Amino acid sequence: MNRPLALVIDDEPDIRELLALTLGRMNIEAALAGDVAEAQAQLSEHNFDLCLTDMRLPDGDGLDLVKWIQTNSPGVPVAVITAHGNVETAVQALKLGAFDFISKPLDLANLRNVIESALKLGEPAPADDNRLLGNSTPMRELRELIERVARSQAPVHICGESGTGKELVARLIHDSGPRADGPFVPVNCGAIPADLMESEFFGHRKGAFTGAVADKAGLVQSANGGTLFLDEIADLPLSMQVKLLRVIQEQTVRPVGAAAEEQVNIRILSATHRNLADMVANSDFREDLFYRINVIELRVPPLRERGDDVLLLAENVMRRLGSSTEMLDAGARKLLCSYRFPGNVRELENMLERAVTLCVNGSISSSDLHVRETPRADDALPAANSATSNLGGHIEDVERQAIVEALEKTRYNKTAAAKRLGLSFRQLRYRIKKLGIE
Ligand SMILES: Nc1ncnc2c1ncn2[C@@H]1O[C@H](COP(=O)(O)OP(=O)(O)OP(=O)(O)O)[C@@H](O)[C@H]1O
Repeated sequence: MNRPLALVIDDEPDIRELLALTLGRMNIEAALAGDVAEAQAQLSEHNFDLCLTDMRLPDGDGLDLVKWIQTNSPGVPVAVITAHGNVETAVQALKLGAFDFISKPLDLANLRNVIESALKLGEPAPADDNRLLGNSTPMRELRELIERVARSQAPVHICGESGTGKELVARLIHDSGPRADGPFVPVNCGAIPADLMESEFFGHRKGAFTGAVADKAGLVQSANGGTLFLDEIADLPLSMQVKLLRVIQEQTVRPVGAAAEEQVNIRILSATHRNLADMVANSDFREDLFYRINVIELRVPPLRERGDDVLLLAENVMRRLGSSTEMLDAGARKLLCSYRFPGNVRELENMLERAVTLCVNGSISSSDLHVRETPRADDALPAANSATSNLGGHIEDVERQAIVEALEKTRYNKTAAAKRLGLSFRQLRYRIKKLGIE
């Protein structure tokens, strides 16, 4: 088998040497470049398995090179070498598609880990592309982002309404990245009773408390070498938030009743349907933890923003149920395309399951779908002429709709929504309360 080939870009000969030496010890061949132009020339000529680049180069910067690679050599994993403590640049590089970063001064053990992860990225991923269905622009963009963030080790926070597929996205990130062979451990933070939380997360030693009859590993330890997915992270009590922050920062855990800490190697993904930024503003969520888990944020769009994807998803659900979309008559299809789906894909699945089970003559009409709510807001605006009889009610409806829309467009960030509406934050808060908007 050929030796893997890496490209090292740094204008300092000493660092190039050191990197080449480290790679050589790992049986990886290294090509060297001193600036962006040379790097681009080499990338155009050879197929590299990995690329390590410094940030400051004589004829440009590493971020531009990361961007260039995403377009011109998209399969090549690239890691950037950043000045010590320059978190901002590192995060920018990750967002542009770098899979990881290494801080100066170079720590050789860390460097080796990064290189090993990069090489694993080249191995064929077991992920099945069809799992996150949808051809709409937001879904295509989401899939592209998943591919990019999967390569990195950075924490990703997945936000989006209930039932949009956040857990599915987390699984895809895990399956498409270098930890795919490691465990994926999903945890519903809202489902663990507060008094058991510490021992569930971190494990315990025999005799640590009544009922601890044997040593038990925690969820964090069972995710070692893989991914810990913290679903509904907003439900973590503040006391656990502090402890989790420590795990993320130090990559160590201490089981309840244990004297020593244990080292772990985990990637953290998290999700919630709530607005964490608002929770931070209200002191319900720790700001330091928020910044730690939210290095990269992925938004899973609600089903109503995915256009015709609803029919594609419906087809998939029907097939899974052993039926076909041909059962849906024209009225039912039309309703699926216009309905708001507050419960998103999960609601679609439940709705079709019920309709297939209960339908009598092999055909499903719109009334068999038992839609709970009015169609999408844009179709549901009350007609102006009907308003004359109840002007106050009409104005409230229009106001409510404008506020809900602004909130949705700003991902429920009240400050941004208020700005959009030309209201002060207080005015918006008052109106939300008055109109009973949840
Ligand atoms: N694009 C998609 N393609 C295929 N299935 C999807 C897609 N989006 C969501 N689903 C399905 O919808 C259901 C709900 O998804 P999931 O549980 O991941 O949602 P969630 O956002 O994590 O929900 P909650 O916030 O309630 O935990 C699952 O059965 C999932 O497989």
